[in-house]
Amino acid sequence: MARQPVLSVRDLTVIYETEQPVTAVRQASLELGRGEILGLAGESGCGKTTLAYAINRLHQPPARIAGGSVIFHDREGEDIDLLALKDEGLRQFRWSQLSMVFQGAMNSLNPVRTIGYQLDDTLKVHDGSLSRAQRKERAAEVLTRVGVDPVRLRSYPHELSGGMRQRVMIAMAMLLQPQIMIMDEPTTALDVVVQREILREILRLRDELDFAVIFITHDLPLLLEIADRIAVMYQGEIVELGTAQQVHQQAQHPYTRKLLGSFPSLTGSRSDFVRHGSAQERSA
Ligand SMILES: Nc1ncnc2c1ncn2[C@@H]1O[C@H](COP(=O)(O)OP(=O)(O)OP(=O)(O)O)[C@@H](O)[C@H]1O
Repeated sequence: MARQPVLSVRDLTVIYETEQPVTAVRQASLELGRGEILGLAGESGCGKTTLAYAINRLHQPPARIAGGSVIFHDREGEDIDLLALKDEGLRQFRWSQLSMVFQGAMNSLNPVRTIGYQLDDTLKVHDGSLSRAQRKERAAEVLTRVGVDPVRLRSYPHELSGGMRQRVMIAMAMLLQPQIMIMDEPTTALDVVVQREILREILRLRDELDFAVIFITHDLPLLLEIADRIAVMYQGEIVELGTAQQVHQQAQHPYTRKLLGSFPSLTGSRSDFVRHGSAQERSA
């Protein structure tokens, strides 16, 4: 891989210790490059969300990481073993280095606080050195980046549309300029036009700010458009990992071929309407 790695996941295994234990992620390995968009696809229940939570140590019992390693490679050249981080280290790491946006994340905004208050609070908790004016400026800037007018800082969540609230959550995830963003079905609850707009924005921001994205979705055609590389999960294992083009044209695993075949649209020529204008145009 030409890019410097920002995250290395090796042989990660996650088990739900229920009466009949379920190995939801089995020896998953992947490397995420700096500024790369890595798509993670696979049918419902294959382990995508479990993998995402475990990478960020957000998994809850009965889930248990039974093996493997997750290493974050800092810009400064330091390697951080995420599975060894203790509470305070983890708290500092999350949001500032690696942030997450979940499906329906828009509903996790606090209904009784303004958008401005919630952005300000996150900044205050993570960066005590900023003045009130600097925090306000940063909050306005980050909203502008995701296409929300900063006057909305004064709005309450219920005053915004679903698409706008999801943009606010993406702004929140970008607030501390993390090096990695994990997005788990971030736009599936939204209508297609809004989805496209938000995705375009994410691509543009990636080009501008060079953060890496792990983008999780069932929507393989979408990943073929936006991702640099795609990992396909099947029953807890990563069975395919390649460039979007390799996955589309030379899928190795029978499950990937089956998955591709289940999207009739893939037999037609997909236009570049999302990628259009991106610095990462697929050239080959
Ligand atoms: N709390 C839990 N207890 C026991 N098993 C669980 C729990 N949560 C998830 N699982 C199991 O782990 C496996 C992986 O689930 P996971 O939610 O990670 O899949 P997914 O690919 O993200 O699915 P979806 O696309 O529907 O979100 C599934 O077999 C699921 O039934």
